[in-house]
Amino acid sequence: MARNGKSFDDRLLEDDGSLDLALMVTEHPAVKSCGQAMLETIREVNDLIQRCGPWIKSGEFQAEATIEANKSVLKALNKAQNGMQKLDDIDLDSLKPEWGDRDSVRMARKSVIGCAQAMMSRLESLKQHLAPPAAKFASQLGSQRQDTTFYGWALDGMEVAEAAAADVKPGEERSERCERSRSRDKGKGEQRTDSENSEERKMNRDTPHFQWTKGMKLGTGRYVVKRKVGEGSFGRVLACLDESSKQTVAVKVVKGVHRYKEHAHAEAELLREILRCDPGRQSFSVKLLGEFTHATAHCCLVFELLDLSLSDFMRDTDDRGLMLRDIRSIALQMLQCLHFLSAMGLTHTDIKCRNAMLKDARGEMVPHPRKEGQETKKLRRSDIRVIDFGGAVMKKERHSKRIGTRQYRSPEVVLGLPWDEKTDVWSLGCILLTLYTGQRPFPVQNSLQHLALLERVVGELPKDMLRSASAGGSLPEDVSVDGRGTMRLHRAFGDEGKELLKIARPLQQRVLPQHGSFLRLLEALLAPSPERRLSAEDALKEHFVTAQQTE
Ligand SMILES: Nc1ncnc2c1ncn2[C@@H]1O[C@H](COP(=O)(O)OP(=O)(O)OP(=O)(O)O)[C@@H](O)[C@H]1O
Repeated sequence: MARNGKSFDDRLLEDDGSLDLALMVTEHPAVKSCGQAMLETIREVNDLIQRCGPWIKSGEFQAEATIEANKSVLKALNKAQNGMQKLDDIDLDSLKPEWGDRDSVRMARKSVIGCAQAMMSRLESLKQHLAPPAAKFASQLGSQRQDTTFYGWALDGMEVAEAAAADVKPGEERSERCERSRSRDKGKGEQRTDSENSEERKMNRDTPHFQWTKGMKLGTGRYVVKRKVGEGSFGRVLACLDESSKQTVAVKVVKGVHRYKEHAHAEAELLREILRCDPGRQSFSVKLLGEFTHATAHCCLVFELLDLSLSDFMRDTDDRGLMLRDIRSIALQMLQCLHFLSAMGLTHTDIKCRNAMLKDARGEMVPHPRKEGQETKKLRRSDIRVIDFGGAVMKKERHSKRIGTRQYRSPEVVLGLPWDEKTDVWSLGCILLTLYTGQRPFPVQNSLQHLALLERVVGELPKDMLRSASAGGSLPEDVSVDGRGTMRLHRAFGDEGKELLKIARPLQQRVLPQHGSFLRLLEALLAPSPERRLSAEDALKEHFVTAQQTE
């Protein structure tokens, strides 16, 4: 029995041979890799039990060691949870013959799951004992040594190790779609899962898109393909003539990946729910017209046809930025959308220029009001629709996994802290600043660069956020926070990243003095602390949104 009354089992975990057996009877890649990972984790967990057992029994904890051990526990839990999820995702109906027969795969999977469960129950027990003192020590250390600012470390005081591979390719935008499948979300861990299923994710990403030809018929022949209008990681979007309504619609043909189909069903379900709550079309969300399965078993979603995404529109106008009156109209619609979603308890989680589409992108070229000698397109109409609800999350389903597309992620998400609908508000701030300057404010390739750039552009990150992330073990890899609440970087950015920081200007210097009300809106949307960030509802009352702007 531990001093705090909660029992602690200090027996070491034993490898009863079931993992070895699992590794022998199947060649299934997910079972193999999880089995191997479990073997390694058993050693780590035993080491933790031996190290922490005496502290727990005596009730005597040493600050730094307890904080570190707590982080290791969270990391191991994360690893075990990822493994469980990977095993959970195995589709026993589509196995390659070389992986072994269905029964062997099923048996092997069962063995690995059994080990993972035993391990997780020990880790949970360790967590129960270590987390409270770790949190207490973290806050004590924090309050003893206050007041050191973060500025400076990013460029000067780095403990430089050669830059490791960036999280994404330069300039690439990527959204990590989290599980929406309700049953699977149950019992998910409290930690970020950045490395979750990376092999599988890569495999899914590499799965080819649906092959189409002009004139081919989809579904039972109702939809005739005219052209491709876009594609993302999950599907390809085709403009099709609907023979029944004689309208041209957009059909998103989802890749033939089991998990993506589930996301698509969840997206459709959610859009129907939004439509039910939104007879007056105040949500500015794309209208779902139908859902069907094509003969090739591809899942298809039918939407109203839209024109161009804001990112495509920007690209077509050479990234010069939009007229302020168009930005105002887009801000108003997007805020109304976010307010609507928030009232439904929904967070979109992937608000970005690619996911906001103009219904009609026609307009006329006019002299650019902010860039001498250049032109920009003044929109005839600036009606917007928000698309891609595949990653949207209801309040009760919020999870701690990474959400959204890197460049639009809020500070709380980058730090792995709990988030809510204000994370969408942050992303909208990024969109509006992009529309104004023509440049994305955070063109970062990894979380290190992101944290550094955040402080450059919007100011210091609140120390309490940094400390919570540190105590909870959710800081991005290679970042630490010392007792004074100062962030430390343990990996270099590379030349590109350093250049990015050097040229980054604070928000206030990016907006012209005559556009003060726009700056105030941006400052309110891009407040680093979600508590200080305005809600969409309150942002709708901001002067920039309510006033009639001219430029
Ligand atoms: N209703 C629509 N009308 C016209 N084009 C559309 C429509 N919906 C989507 N598109 C185009 O297809 C692209 C991909 O669509 P969508 O974002 O829904 O796919 P995805 O695979 O979920 O993308 P992501 O990788 O961003 O999650 C959009 O960026 C847009 O250019």
